[in-house]
Amino acid sequence: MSDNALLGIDLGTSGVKAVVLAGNGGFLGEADAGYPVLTQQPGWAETPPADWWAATVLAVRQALSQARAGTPGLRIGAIGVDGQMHGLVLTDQAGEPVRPALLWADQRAQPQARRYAALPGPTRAALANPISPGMTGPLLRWVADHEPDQLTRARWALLPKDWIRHRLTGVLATEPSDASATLLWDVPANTWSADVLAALDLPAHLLPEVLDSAAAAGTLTPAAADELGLPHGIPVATGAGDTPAALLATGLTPGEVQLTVGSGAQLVAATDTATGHADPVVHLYRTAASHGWYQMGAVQNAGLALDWARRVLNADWPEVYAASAAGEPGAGGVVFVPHLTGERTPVLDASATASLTGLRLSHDRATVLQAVAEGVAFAIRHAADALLAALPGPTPTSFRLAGGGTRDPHFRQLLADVLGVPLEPIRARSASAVGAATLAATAANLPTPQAQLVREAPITPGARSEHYRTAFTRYAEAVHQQTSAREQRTAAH
Ligand SMILES: Nc1ncnc2c1ncn2[C@@H]1O[C@H](COP(=O)(O)OP(=O)(O)O)[C@@H](O)[C@H]1O
Ligand SMILES: O=C(CO)[C@@H](O)[C@H](O)COP(=O)(O)O
Repeated sequence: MSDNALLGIDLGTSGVKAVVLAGNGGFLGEADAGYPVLTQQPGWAETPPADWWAATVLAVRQALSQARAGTPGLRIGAIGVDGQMHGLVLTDQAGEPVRPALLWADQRAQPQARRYAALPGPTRAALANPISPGMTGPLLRWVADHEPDQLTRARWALLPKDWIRHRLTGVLATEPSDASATLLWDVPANTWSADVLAALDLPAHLLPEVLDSAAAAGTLTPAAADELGLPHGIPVATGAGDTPAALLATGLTPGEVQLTVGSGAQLVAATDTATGHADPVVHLYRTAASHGWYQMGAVQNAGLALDWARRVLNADWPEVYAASAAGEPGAGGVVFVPHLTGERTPVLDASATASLTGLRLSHDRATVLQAVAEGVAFAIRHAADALLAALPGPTPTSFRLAGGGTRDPHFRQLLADVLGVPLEPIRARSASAVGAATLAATAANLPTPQAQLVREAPITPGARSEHYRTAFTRYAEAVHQQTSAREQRTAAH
């Protein structure tokens, strides 16, 4: 018999992860279920929310059955949800999607993102973030420009995890950690930006009420309870974005850096202050705690690029990861720049594209796979350098490591070698799901689970590290050349 276990649901870009935690923080069940990111047209990235829900039901049922097998009489005391950030889920009055969800990796809203350049200085500074087309604001403007009928049908503009929580509770709401990442939010003032909504001519009534991340937003409806195999009436927390949920789980404090690798990768440092900046290189978002913010370098193409290579080269995951350690560092001079969905930190250009250069007749499939794995690690290093340059105080001497993209030992070692710092992996399928369970506990007035997030032995940079330095320089030069070529083409038009 277990009193008040907690269910955490993490809605990732490639799949949903469900975790059942005992009141003492022990893991009772963990499961995941995937769905595709659809690219109907070049630059588009969508998922029908119905796919998210179907996967949520599968993952939750599987995690519960695992937990029940080990803990007869299991009782879930509260539920929390977190999810991929940014993006846009447009729904009708009843919360039914009027079109597939547009995701953070979507590049179509570049003209709409450029409209942010015309914002008055103080309004732009209050956004405190780089402008990227996969954020909710530019995407909403794109729908207004290209699908006005859908906008007319829409009653709510939601974030991904807020749609899932609505399916659980019927409650339409959001919270600051996700709302701050929409480009519709005044970060220092901690509220929706009426100025941005007015300047972009966006309907403010589409935005939901903002609750605290750890507030009890509602309770599990009978319909959702039936589908999940749970009793109805269980309290459900408002939730958080996936990155802030992971920070909550690991308790990152100022001075520390955490690297999470999933479809994208995030390098994150906590901060106690939020200062508006009109032209920042790194992101600044609200945490899911009652105070605080975090700075973030965001890599669009991490697991997303590895998965792309896996599919087009018909490889399996062990083969992709083994390739990262197979040849001499530098993949025989082959350089893969993974900007398949444009790139955020430090390139900040959604029109950037991927490239594979330096190929010779002697190179084979394994060389290409190695170059892809290295290219992703170099993109993470590129973002890490930008984040570290923006941080006050001394450079951290190690990074924490989390995310489904860090489970392979070869790839972990490649990351440590390329980053040149020890990495401390957290042993959990999803730190974000643990963060969601932590919010659930607070929402239901249950003790915070001291989740047994075991830190594994640090992975230290090895003998190959020195060689990757040269290869990274070649990578950064390739990115620089591509950026210059794009700028010249733009200037010529
Ligand atoms: N079977 C597997 N073995 C090893 N790594 C995998 C496997 N499946 C997926 N991955 C890696 O994990 C990433 C997904 O991690 P995850 O944290 O679940 O991401 P997300 O939250 O974006 O859904 C994939 O992009 C890939 O890099
Ligand atoms: O892009 C960001 C943060 O800016 C991520 O939070 C995305 O939401 C993707 O998360 P994963 O699905 O890769 O975990």
